[in-house]
Amino acid sequence: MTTVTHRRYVPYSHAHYAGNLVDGAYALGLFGDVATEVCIVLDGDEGLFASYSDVQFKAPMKAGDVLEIVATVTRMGTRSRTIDFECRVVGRGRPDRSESAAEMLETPIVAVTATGTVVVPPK
Ligand SMILES: C/C=C/C(=O)SCCNC(=O)CCNC(=O)[C@H](O)C(C)(C)COP(=O)(O)OP(=O)(O)OC[C@H]1O[C@@H](n2cnc3c(N)ncnc32)[C@H](O)[C@@H]1OP(=O)(O)O
Repeated sequence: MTTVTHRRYVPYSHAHYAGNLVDGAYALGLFGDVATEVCIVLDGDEGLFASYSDVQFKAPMKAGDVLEIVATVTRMGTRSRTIDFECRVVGRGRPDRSESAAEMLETPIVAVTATGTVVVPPK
């Protein structure tokens, strides 16, 4: 089973809503980037995202978060690859301590999950 993991800091300039929340589509952009690496690893091509069959927003993501984005290939078709995605918050700011205080979380917070399909060119 192929798994690719990215880590990303959420800049404060990417905050969109009250409480420094980012928009839900932010996670889809991150899933596209990790899916691109999956396609490069498996097929030597960046591939194209064809569809999402499920997207679940389970907890907010905020500016200052450190995110871990995991893509796991669950099915290999002829040209299609089905992928399960999970975006977890693994670090977060602690503005209650000081403006720049932050910590890595003992238990990651699962923020967004999805299932999607990418398509690669014929061999
Ligand atoms: C890695 C991330 C990249 C991005 O984010 S790129 C930006 C967003 N994506 C795009 O702009 C893509 C736009 N869409 C397209 O260009 C085309 O649309 C596709 C290339 C995705 C597919 O078109 P075609 O190559 O003509 O597809 P087919 O020959 O009919 O099928 C080939 C395989 O792809 C599966 N498939 C096609 N469409 C979908 C779909 N919408 N959802 C799930 N699977 C799909 C089929 O079943 C089959 O699979 P089987 O080769 O394994 O038998």
